[in-house]
Amino acid sequence: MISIRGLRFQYKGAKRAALDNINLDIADGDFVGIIGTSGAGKSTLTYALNGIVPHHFTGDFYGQVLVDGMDTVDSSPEQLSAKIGSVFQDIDAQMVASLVEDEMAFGLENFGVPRAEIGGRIDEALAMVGIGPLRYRMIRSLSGGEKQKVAIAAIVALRPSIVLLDEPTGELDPQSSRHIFSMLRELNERFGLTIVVVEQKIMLLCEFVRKLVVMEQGRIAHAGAVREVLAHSDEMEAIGVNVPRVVTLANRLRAAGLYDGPLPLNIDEAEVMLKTILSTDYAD
Ligand SMILES: Nc1ncnc2c1ncn2[C@@H]1O[C@H](COP(=O)(O)OP(=O)(O)OP(=O)(O)O)[C@@H](O)[C@H]1O
Repeated sequence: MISIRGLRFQYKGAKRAALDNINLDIADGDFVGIIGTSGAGKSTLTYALNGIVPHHFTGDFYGQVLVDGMDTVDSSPEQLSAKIGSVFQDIDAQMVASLVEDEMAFGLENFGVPRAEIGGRIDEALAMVGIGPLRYRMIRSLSGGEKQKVAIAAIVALRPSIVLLDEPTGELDPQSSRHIFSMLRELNERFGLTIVVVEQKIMLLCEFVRKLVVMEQGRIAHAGAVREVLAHSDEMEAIGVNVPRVVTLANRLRAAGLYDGPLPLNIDEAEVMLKTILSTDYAD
């Protein structure tokens, strides 16, 4: 469980706060996507969750962030990493070993996991992420999507309850991006991990996450279930966040009084919506 109350953070020397009056709860087992334009504060919010803010970046910090009951100000990022595992944007910089197995063992050793347990923990995490066959591969021989999965498996091996990812598909093509999100859904639904992901690709978020947080200039502009948030598509477009065209179409049809059913998030659902609307022409 994550609970953020009245959070404000201003980097030292910055003219304005990177985070301003943030209030947010994330329940255990939730799958949350964070979206917003460049500079909106998405990465800073992830730093506030894993303790990098305020421990590694100096600045003015107000408010409270609790991660599974641990106050991020009173706990070190190392202590917090037992609860919340972070996969950063630059995974190449995060990886230290040449071999997949060694990369995973490195994190576990650092975490103080007894040697006898390490092999089993690596097996478990590779299976959860669905990349068992990559265990003995050289990391430099992997595709971008495979590397991303290894980075995620290395974090999952530490058995956090929350996995936090900052743009995990930034470098990936559409198909590999979907693979990453399918895998995150599996971790969420099958293994109960709470997933919090910063992502620019709105279609992926609409398809996979349950809740959306939209950020604008350090604040939360909207937060809630995906369809609830997308009902505000005009406001999202106004702050520079593109929404799927099917959503804009549905919201306009709603505003015109032509439709009051559920918001479609993809072409199939849009087809159902249009059939519902058009069928009224033929009703007696
Ligand atoms: N180390 C820093 N020192 C001073 N200001 C910073 C620092 N890092 C970020 N900022 C500022 O804080 C604000 C929020 O930045 P942040 O990186 O969190 O946004 P973002 O939404 O993740 O952007 P992007 O999508 O471009 O990564 C921006 O105005 C940025 O210039």
